[in-house]
Amino acid sequence: MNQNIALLDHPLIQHKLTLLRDKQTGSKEFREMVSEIAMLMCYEATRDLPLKEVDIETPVALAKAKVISGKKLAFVPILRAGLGMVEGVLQMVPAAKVGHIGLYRDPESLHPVDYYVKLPEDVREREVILLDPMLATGGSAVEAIHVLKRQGVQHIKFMCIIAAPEGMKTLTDAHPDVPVFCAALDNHLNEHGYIVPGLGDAGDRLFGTK
Ligand SMILES: O=P(O)(O)OC[C@H]1O[C@H](OP(=O)(O)OP(=O)(O)O)[C@H](O)[C@@H]1O
Ligand SMILES: O=c1cc[nH]c(=O)[nH]1
Ligand SMILES: [Mg+2]
Repeated sequence: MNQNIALLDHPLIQHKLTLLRDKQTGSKEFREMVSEIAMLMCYEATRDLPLKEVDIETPVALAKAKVISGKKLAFVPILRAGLGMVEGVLQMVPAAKVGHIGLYRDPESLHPVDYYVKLPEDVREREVILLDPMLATGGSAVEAIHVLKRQGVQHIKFMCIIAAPEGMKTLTDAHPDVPVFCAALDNHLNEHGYIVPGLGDAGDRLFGTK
């Protein structure tokens, strides 16, 4: 597999993903699982954050200890479904800022349509982790990364829960500098652009809109 792609198939993630995929799982549990998976994935996606040494005093002795240094983080969910991942990642990095990119996929052309962008003012000085549970054709992720790059963001990671091989190729061809973290690489896209086996429409299942 491309060295820029990390498949995060930890047993806890796989177990929760099975619950997500199950069509019997209702919105409440679906939301909880998306959030918990995002939290576990965030642990891996932030593994390379730089550390620096500081001097502290424990109740017992002076000590040298490590804190995160360097670039600060921003999480940017792609609306709507990416919103489901925000709570989980913020549990890992509560000080991160959160931007939003609104895109929906036109059901006929499957092309992404932009409708909202609001990013932290200092976003170009931050590392951005872009969040969307589904990478299908790749159109939405490719477009969202263009939006971030046009704002001057230089360090971007993309985190999704399920990817289709077609979308993974499109994304890594268009943005080879962006590391991708996913929990599962599924089989293919069907004629409607849905991931097979996938989990259906992530936004609708999160928000109960269908
Ligand atoms: O890789 P792609 O082919 O672009 O498809 C993936 C996109 O489709 C879904 O969003 P959708 O358009 O359903 O919008 P929603 O999140 O508002 O439901 C999903 O959350 C991704 O953003
Ligand atoms: O399978 C898919 C494809 C795109 N968007 C979804 O929510 N699910
Ligand atoms: Mg949707």
